[in-house]
Amino acid sequence: MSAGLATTAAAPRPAVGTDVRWEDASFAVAAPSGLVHATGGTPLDVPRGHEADVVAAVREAFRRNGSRPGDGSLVCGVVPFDPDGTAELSLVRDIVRRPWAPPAAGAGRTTREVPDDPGYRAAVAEALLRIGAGDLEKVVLARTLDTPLPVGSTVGAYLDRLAAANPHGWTFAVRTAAGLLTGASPELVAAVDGNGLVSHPLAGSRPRRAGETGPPADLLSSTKDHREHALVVDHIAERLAPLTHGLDVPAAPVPTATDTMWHLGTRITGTPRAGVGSLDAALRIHPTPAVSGVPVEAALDLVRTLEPAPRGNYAGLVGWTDAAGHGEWALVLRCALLDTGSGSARLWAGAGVVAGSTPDAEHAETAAKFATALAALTGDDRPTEGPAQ
Ligand SMILES: C=C(O[C@@H]1C=C(C(=O)O)C=C[C@H]1O)C(=O)O
Repeated sequence: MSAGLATTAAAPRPAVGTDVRWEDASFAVAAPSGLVHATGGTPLDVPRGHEADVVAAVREAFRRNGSRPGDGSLVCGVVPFDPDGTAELSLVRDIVRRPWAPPAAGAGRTTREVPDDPGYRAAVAEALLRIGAGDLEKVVLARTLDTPLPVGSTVGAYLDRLAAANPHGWTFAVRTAAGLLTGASPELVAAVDGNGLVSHPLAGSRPRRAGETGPPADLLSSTKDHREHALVVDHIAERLAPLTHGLDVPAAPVPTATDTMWHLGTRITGTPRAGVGSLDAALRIHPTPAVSGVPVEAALDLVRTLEPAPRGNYAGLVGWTDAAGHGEWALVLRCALLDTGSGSARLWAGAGVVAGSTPDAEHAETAAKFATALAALTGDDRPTEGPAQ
């Protein structure tokens, strides 16, 4: 038997509630809008790439199943970062949906992981040269951190801690080909319900210091971060305009907090045109410049060149849609891919590089972003690295 969260003898606590457990889910998202917990499901045969084909595959799955809006069936899963990749989506019928409130956070033990990654700083420096040469305006560069799973805890307890520390986000656990993909995303790419469409991009960030209740003044006054943010909002507004009526794009961002970060955020709303569902909108935007860059194609090329390995589902989409198109798709961020066989977790974190960025600040930003999953894995109440002292 290997060490790790899923293999300990500790009795699993009820995780997302007394009726369902994280451990039993093929897909689960706990968010302010409620809990979606599914077991089992039929994988969709989704063609690689091409947003229209993905949407068609989802429609076909609903059609074959005889699904009707309101009958409770959902398609859920993940869409990878790379537009040429293959989405892992399933039609699920065994679903629990209900309101959800985060469990109380528990105390735990402390461990520390500090990656020494001069290579990341070098990649940021290379990206700055490319930006300076006029090849592109922004690129988001990510790095990974492998850490052993702590012994003596359970997947359910970890996800409870993650959800408790991130009550305003989307805490997810999805069984994928590569392992159990978990995380607490702060970023909504697209949601559609009876009230309309919402997209809430985040870009321009600072680590959040322990106990800090208001955003740092240097984020609010940073022209670099506001420019970085505007690049994302402009792109999303342009992509959503043909899909919506009356798109409302606030002129200025509002600071948004996670457990470890401050972000500039803009809540974009509109009324979807007939036939436009949450997945149509999310795929039209994906991969947003919040996780790729501007122009998107140039940024994707640079990401493929400068990052050592493909991102897989990191910076992809996680979410669900019903047959009417109502659903929510968040970015796969602040995530950990659990390999309970080897007893290890892989974490990803990235940061947007624009003119004026520095390798040190971007490295510190990624360290702070790792802290969301690390703190929940190790049971720390507060992250042990990242936010400046
Ligand atoms: C890329 C990540 O986060 C994204 C990048 C941000 C930024 O560069 O300011 C902010 C939020 C996310 O859109 C990540 O968490 O790994």
